[in-house]
Amino acid sequence: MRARIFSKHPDLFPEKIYNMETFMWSFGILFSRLVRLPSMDENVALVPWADMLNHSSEVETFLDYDKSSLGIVFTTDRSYQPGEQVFISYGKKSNGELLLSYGFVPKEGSNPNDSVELALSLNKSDKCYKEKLEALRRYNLSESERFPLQVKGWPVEMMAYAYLVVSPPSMSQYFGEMAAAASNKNSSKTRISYPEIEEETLQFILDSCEPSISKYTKFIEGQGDDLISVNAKQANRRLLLKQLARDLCTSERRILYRTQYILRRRLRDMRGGELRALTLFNGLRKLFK
Ligand SMILES: C[S@@+](CC[C@H](N)C(=O)[O-])C[C@H]1O[C@@H](n2cnc3c(N)ncnc32)[C@H](O)[C@@H]1O
Repeated sequence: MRARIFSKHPDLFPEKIYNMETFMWSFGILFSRLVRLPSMDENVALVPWADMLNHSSEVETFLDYDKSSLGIVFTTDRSYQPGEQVFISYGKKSNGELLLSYGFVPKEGSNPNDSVELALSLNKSDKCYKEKLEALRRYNLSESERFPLQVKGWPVEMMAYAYLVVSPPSMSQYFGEMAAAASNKNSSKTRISYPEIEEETLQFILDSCEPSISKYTKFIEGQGDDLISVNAKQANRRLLLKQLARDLCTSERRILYRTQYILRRRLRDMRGGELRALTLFNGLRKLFK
């Protein structure tokens, strides 16, 4: 654009105004302020008073053009007292998405839509590696996939993928069914379940959280003042960016910790159940000896 238009017409586009810095500023302003109006074919608009509203993940709000009053109407799910801050929802977005689009990270634990991706991979030394990979490829999946975790749980697709990773050769007849469920392309969309490998599957997901947790911890704890800043403005900006990165990592690690907590509890219940059944069985055996 600069070579094709701006530099050819310096009188219309003086470099002092049309430069990279001002472009980035305008881009940021536009994308952090524009709103989508459903009743105007989802067209986007700048709405001067509405762009003063900050985001909260706890409110459900609607902003739209109202044909009868020929104006923009803002509807909230609660009443407000004079002087109280009114919030809008920028959408059900994760903290990472909010940081990328709007430049902030919500307070820790305040965003129920926050999510983090967990990578699961086939084990290269698995006897059935080739068969499993073939099954995955049939559904456009590969030997390593990422799934979104939230504090409230994980997707059924991730459980299906994990079943496939841990399943023994004796379960090869189910590989296709597992891959289909992992890709969410199984027509019935039913939750698949294999009780015989449930425990191993949960343990596999639990172990897969570890490398991500250590990476986050290393990043959060290892952030010293290593960068030399040219001036105070630059130093402040770096500090702000570092703090945002730290906040994001802390919120994503929190979801991984929560996932591990749920998994550990389930495993403990399962193992406790198995132990009770074994004790009962041994007791009965002694009784009938
Ligand atoms: C549409 S504007 C909202 C009004 C803005 N606070 C202002 O004073 O002009 C969007 C920007 O507000 C800030 N913002 C909105 N919600 C926020 C929140 N919950 N926490 C921190 N900053 C927020 C972010 O900088 C975002 O890019």
